[in-house]
Amino acid sequence: MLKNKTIAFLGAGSMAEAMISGIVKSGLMPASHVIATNKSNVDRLNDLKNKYGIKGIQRDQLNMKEVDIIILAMKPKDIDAALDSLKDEISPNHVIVSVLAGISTARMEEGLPEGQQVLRVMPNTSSMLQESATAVAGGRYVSMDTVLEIKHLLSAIGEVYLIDEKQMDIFTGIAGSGPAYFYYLMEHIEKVGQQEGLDKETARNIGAQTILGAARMMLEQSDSPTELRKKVTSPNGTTAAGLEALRENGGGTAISEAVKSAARKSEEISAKFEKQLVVQ
Ligand SMILES: NC(=O)C1=CN([C@@H]2O[C@H](COP(=O)(O)OP(=O)(O)OC[C@H]3O[C@@H](n4cnc5c(N)ncnc54)[C@H](O)[C@@H]3O)[C@@H](O)[C@H]2O)C=CC1
Ligand SMILES: O=C(O)[C@@H]1CCC=N1
Repeated sequence: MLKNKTIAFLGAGSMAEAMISGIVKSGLMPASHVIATNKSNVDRLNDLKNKYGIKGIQRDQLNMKEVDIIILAMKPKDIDAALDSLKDEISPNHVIVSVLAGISTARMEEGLPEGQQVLRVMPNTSSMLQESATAVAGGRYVSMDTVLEIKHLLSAIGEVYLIDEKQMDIFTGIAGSGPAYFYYLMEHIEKVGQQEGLDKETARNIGAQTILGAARMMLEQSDSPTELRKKVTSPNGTTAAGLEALRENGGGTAISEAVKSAARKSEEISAKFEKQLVVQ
């Protein structure tokens, strides 16, 4: 019964805003049950209040008794300060959901009261339009009812995948960071389109529509990407020439390396924070 619950975001940056937008659009819970907090930027909170009709308050004014679900949405470097401030304020009923890249549920559980229900999720900024691909992994103490409740909440921002936490790094490399790869691709398409005589808006729109069409073909048909690619490629035609240039210029390798590098970075963040734990 999410309608009766209140969620508070600790952190009011890009990811929090994208999730707030999706949740409010979905109508899954009243906007007045969504609270955004940050440490001091009141203008940012007012902006979110005006845009989405939610509440916006500074972190130190948040009354945990009015909150059911706490979404951690600060940068990984700020996790310890956030957990320190939380641990004396929360009760066993609070559910803690983190969107932080590379911070494990074990790492969070260490900083919170014993037995606290913790989940680690990985959304992306397409949450803004309810088109995120979001991963969910539960911590040691989380109940199946809570996992399902959070999965339901996240369905407000797009498709949700329950995964093993070990898969979170590669999920982050593909889906958390992924929108940026497509925007980078679009930056190039827009630029070359303009260089070759299109106006910027037309180049932008045809590039985006082409990505959208290809994405829908992948989601709504059973053909593999290889089969779909072959259907576009006439022997000796324009696509064959384009693909040949992609191969010659390392297009496939570049895509694989982008995903692997992002996943590795997620692993590195985890390792860095686990190490701090051992040292303490
Ligand atoms: N931006 C993205 O596409 C995605 C980001 N993430 C994760 O989301 C988290 C936030 O990322 P962004 O929104 O891009 O960062 P951001 O820098 O835009 O926002 C971070 C916010 O946290 C606030 N903050 C820091 N400590 C706080 C505390 N103790 N209590 C309340 N607020 C606090 C800051 O004032 C700021 O408003 C990161 O950990 C990142 O790994 C996950 C998936 C995608
Ligand atoms: O760049 C980052 O670290 C965050 C996590 C996934 C997307 N943005």
